[in-house]
Order: sequence, then C-alpha cells, then structure tokens
Amino acid sequence: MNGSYPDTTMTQTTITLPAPAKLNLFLHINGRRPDGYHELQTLFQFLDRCDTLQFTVTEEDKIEIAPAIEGVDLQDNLIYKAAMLLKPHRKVTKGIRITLDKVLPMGGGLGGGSSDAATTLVALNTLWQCQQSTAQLMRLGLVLGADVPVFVNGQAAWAEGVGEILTPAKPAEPWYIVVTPNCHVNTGEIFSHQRLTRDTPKLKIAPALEGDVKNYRNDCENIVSELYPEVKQALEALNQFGNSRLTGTGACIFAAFDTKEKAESAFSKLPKSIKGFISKGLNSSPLLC
Ligand SMILES: C[C@@](CO)(OP(=O)(O)O)[C@H](O)COP(=O)(O)OP(=O)(O)OC[C@H]1O[C@@H](n2ccc(N)nc2=O)[C@H](O)[C@@H]1O
Ligand SMILES: Nc1ncnc2c1ncn2[C@@H]1O[C@H](COP(=O)(O)OP(=O)(O)O)[C@@H](O)[C@H]1O
Repeated sequence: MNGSYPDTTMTQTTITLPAPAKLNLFLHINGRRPDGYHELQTLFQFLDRCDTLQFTVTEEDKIEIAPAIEGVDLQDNLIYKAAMLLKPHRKVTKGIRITLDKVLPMGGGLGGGSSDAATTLVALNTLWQCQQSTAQLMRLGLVLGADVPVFVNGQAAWAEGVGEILTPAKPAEPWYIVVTPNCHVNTGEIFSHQRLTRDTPKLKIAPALEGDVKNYRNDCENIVSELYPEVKQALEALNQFGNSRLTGTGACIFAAFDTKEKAESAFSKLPKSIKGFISKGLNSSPLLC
C-alpha cells in the first residue's frame, strides 16, 4: 500500500513498525499564549533513522513494554500513555506486548518519544480495531505532546500553533550529519528561560515552504548552546562543513549535504569526540508504507 498505514488483517497478531526521528529544519517562536505554551512556526522533516517497535496481541488484558527505558517509569513511558489513551476505543478485549528497540537519543530534539507514541497509536488502532481516523489519532496524540500529530500524519509539514496546525510540505531531501551531544535538554527549561527570543515575526507559509531553509533559524539555539557547552562545541565543529543548526530544543544538531558521500567525508573529518550519525531526510514517514 502506498501512502497509507500498513495493511494488517484481523487475524494478524504481531506487527513490527518503525518510529522515525524528525528534524526541525527551522524553529521560530512567535509568542507565548496565556497558558504558557508557545506559538511557533517550524518545518518538520523525517529521517530514515528509527526506533523499532514490535506489537503482539495477547489474551491477557494487560499492557506490557520491554525493555523498560532507564529513568522512565512505565506510567510515564509515552508508549504506555499512547496505549492507555486508545484503550477506551478498543473493540476487542485483548492486551498488548510491545518490544522496543530504542536507537534514537532521548531528549535530543529528534522526537523519539513522540514518534514511539505515534507508532503505538497507529499500530493499536489496527490491532485493537479502534476504528479511529487519522485525524482522530492526531487529536488524541496531541494530548501526549506537541510533536505527536506530525508523526501520526506521516508527512513532512509546516507547523504552526503549538506545532499542531499542519500543512504538508516538500522541502529538499538531503543527507544529514546529525550530531548527538551527550546531554539531555529539558524542553520545559528552554521554553521557560527568561532570555528566550519569543517575538520572531510570523512568516507567511509560502516563503517558508519555497524559500531556502538556510534563511531561517532556530530561536532556541543561543540559549541551548549557552546552557550546554557540548551543544556549542558541536555547532562550532559542524559549522566548518556546513550550516549547522539545532533541532527542536536540542541537544542534537544537524547540517545538510547534497550526497551521502559528501556527508560521510565531512563526518570523517570531525573530531573523534563528536558522536553522531548520517541519515537521509524524508518527506514521507517510514511509518507509511
Ligand atoms: C518545540 C519542539 C519542536 O519539535 O521541541 P522538541 O521537544 O522536539 O525538542 C516540540 O514541539 C516540543 O514538543 P514536546 O517535546 O512534545 O513538548 P511537550 O511535551 O508538548 O511540552 C513540554 C514543555 O515545553 C513547553 N512548550 C512546548 C511546546 C510549545 N509549543 N510551547 C511550550 O511552551 C511547555 O512548557 C511544556 O510543558
Ligand atoms: N518511549 C520514550 N522514548 C523516549 N523518551 C520518552 C519515552 N517515554 C517518555 N519519554 C520521556 O520524554 C522525554 C523526551 O523524549 P524525546 O521525544 O526523545 O526527546 P525530544 O522531545 O527532545 O525530541 C525523555 O527525556 C523521556 O524522559
């Protein structure tokens, strides 16, 4: 099937699905709402780097997740939260066993937790026969985090509001070096920082979709590199080879290259202390097949 979720039959009891990373190709903060959340404009694109989740329907009415994520209680695991959100919509009284192969760094601005949650919503919608539309799953997902709807929808998107008003976009699909500094950035800490730039004028959609993303920036970058020296160092190192930028609230940074070979060549010249990976930008999520 092209452009839709995997076709699973009623008799199928196990499915394995990817949960891709995302990049914010730019991130502008336009203001703060009375509830404290920030109005932003951003361009989301997926990467071919993914966590993998295997879902097996069980007779026992229980949600099991293995392995546990270090430092995250089961009740706080976004996979568990997604399953609990969908449970009232089940048409079958079955449980689920979920096996997680975690590849994406946590708190890195790559949206791994949100993506795991979105993949869980999509998988359980089928396996538990919840009959929710994509729009309904996106609305449910927003309760879990501002980034979940874009992962459920599976298309690169220009996002506004708090990140939930989505317009499909087709930016170029280059190869990226993604550097993964060894630190977790707390999204709430960055958004509540006194000196965060919150007054970037709103862009009209058209220039942002058609223009070169190099013309735009990430408004969190200065504060994050001030608070996290590892991020500053990584930005400086990668800037020698391309225009490096923070994704989301960090800590990961990225730079785009025309070809895989150019990305690999630049990556090999980075100091050995700089860790990361090379990945392809995708406008269609690997969750869609
Ligand atoms: C800003 C982005 C861009 O992708 O950063 P990353 O998390 O990916 O780095 C995301 O939208 C983040 O989404 P997510 O990580 O799901 O954040 P949430 O759980 O919804 O919010 C965490 C906290 O960040 C603040 N927050 C988040 C989003 C937003 N538009 N305004 C905010 O002020 C709020 O204080 C909130 O309590
Ligand atoms: N399944 C999950 N995978 C990753 N993080 C999770 C998960 N469930 C809960 N979390 C929590 O969500 C936080 C943000 O995770 P993540 O989405 O990876 O980062 P970011 O929002 O910076 O892209 C983590 O630091 C962790 O405490």
